[in-house]
Amino acid sequence: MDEAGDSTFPNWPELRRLFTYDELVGKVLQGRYEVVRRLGAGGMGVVFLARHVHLDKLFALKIISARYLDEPEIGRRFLLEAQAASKIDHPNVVGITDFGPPEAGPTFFVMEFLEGEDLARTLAREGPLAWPRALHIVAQIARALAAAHQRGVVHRDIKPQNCLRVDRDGDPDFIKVLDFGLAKILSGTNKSTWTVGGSPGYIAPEIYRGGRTDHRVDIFALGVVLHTLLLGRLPAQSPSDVELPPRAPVLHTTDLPAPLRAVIDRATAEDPERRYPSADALLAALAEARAALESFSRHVPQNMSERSTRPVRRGLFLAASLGGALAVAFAAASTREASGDAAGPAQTAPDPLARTVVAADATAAGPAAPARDAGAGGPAPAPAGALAPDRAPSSSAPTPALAPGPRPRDAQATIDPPAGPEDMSERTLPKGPARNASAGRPQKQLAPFDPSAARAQLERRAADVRACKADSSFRTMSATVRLAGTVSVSPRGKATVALPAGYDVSPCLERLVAGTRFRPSLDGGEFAFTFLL
Ligand SMILES: Nc1ncnc2c1ncn2[C@@H]1O[C@H](COP(=O)(O)OP(=O)(O)OP(=O)(O)O)[C@@H](O)[C@H]1O
Repeated sequence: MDEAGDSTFPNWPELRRLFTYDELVGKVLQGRYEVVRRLGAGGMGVVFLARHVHLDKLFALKIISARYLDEPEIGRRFLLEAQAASKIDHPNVVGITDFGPPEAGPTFFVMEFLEGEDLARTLAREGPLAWPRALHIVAQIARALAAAHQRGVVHRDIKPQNCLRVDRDGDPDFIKVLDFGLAKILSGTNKSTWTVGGSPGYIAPEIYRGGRTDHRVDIFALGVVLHTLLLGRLPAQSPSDVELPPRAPVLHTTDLPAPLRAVIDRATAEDPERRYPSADALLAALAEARAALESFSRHVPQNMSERSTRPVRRGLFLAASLGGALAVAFAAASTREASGDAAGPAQTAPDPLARTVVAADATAAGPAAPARDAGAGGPAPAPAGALAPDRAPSSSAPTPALAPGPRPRDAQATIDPPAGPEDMSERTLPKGPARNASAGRPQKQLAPFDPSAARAQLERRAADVRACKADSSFRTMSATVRLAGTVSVSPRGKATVALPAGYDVSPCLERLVAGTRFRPSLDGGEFAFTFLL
């Protein structure tokens, strides 16, 4: 048969021409799967509804995105990940039943067809979920992760969009987790904006750092999901703004009862060692939090967004939160005996409860970050001392730090005023008291170190920072990356910068700072600086 005319399977060249796979509708793939309609598309592929012509049963087909047709290695990894995921075999994990080998056309895999709604859509439609519902959903995802991790499969892209809600056995919130392992496929290639793999906001800090990662990246992401379900927004980063090193997303959790806050804080700890060591441990913590909250359910609003609309209940809410923390602490030491009866009215025992809250909070990650409010859609404003590239870092992120700071007070300098701060070389600088004395000229008093002038000087080198990004592993990341450092300037104006370890852009930034001549000052000093990459 003429290949081009084969109606049962469009061959490779034909698919290249098609580019969007819409022409597949009505065709039969591999003699078995009749493509019914397109269900949607994501970063890795396009999902179609298909009918198995022999079984007369519906399936979902995920076909590798046409943009990877020329990348056999990506196709191979796509298939390998799907094969690994097919072995998880858990009710909360989408079942993968078949594969389309690349030699017979574009790579695809076949999943059970799920009629439902992903959690992102549910959140968009309904807003934040009541805590019993959120815990029920997150517990199922934790079970799915526990099963996957046992088989050595790490999801790496846990987020609401990858969790489908289906109606199963009378439960309208039965969860099926999709896309195990697929995020890994593009990491290390130049094929994705997010070469680190994963989705902004849900990516664990160690993934950004480029170090070793393990199943605890999923624990982190699930903690973020719990936060998002309860409060309807991401705890920290937004898609257009990435902060390095990421700070523990503790900001909005202050709105939550202590048992929930403790779970989120520990799951999203910056240091993986401080997170729950396994999905099973997270599952146990979720059960304990539920038990604690149920003990105080008369006082704890079901939906966290109710809190702000019911100010008169705030006292009770806080008291219940404290009581919940107490119950969590007890649960760790004893068995499931923390009941509403045993716990009693929380607001009558302030001191022990307050101590317990400290203990519960001690499980949280690192020091509390200063208040930021980067909601799911809105980047945080640039901090003072942020060095922005020439272009705006994102459409909506204001970068006031780009405005030049105050000029140094030249009148107080002991040296002849240089042409400009960057032009000052070692030759033009005074070498020390002896040299100054031999100059025989009247010496002016050096001014104290002026951090805002030094910062402004560094801010003028935004283009150099952009060049550093272009030469680093962040080069394909369209989001603005904020890398926080501390610049130390000697009295003679020589500077060094301390940056968090592990970023390949750091040596370039260090050279940039070392190559900037700051104004000499009486004492030298240091200032915090955020490079906007
Ligand atoms: N097994 C399935 N049954 C029914 N619908 C599915 C199934 N798998 C995926 N879908 C739907 O197909 C669409 C595309 O899914 P896909 O996983 O490719 O994209 P995504 O998760 O939104 O993006 P990304 O892969 O970039 O994270 C989504 O609407 C998803 O809900």
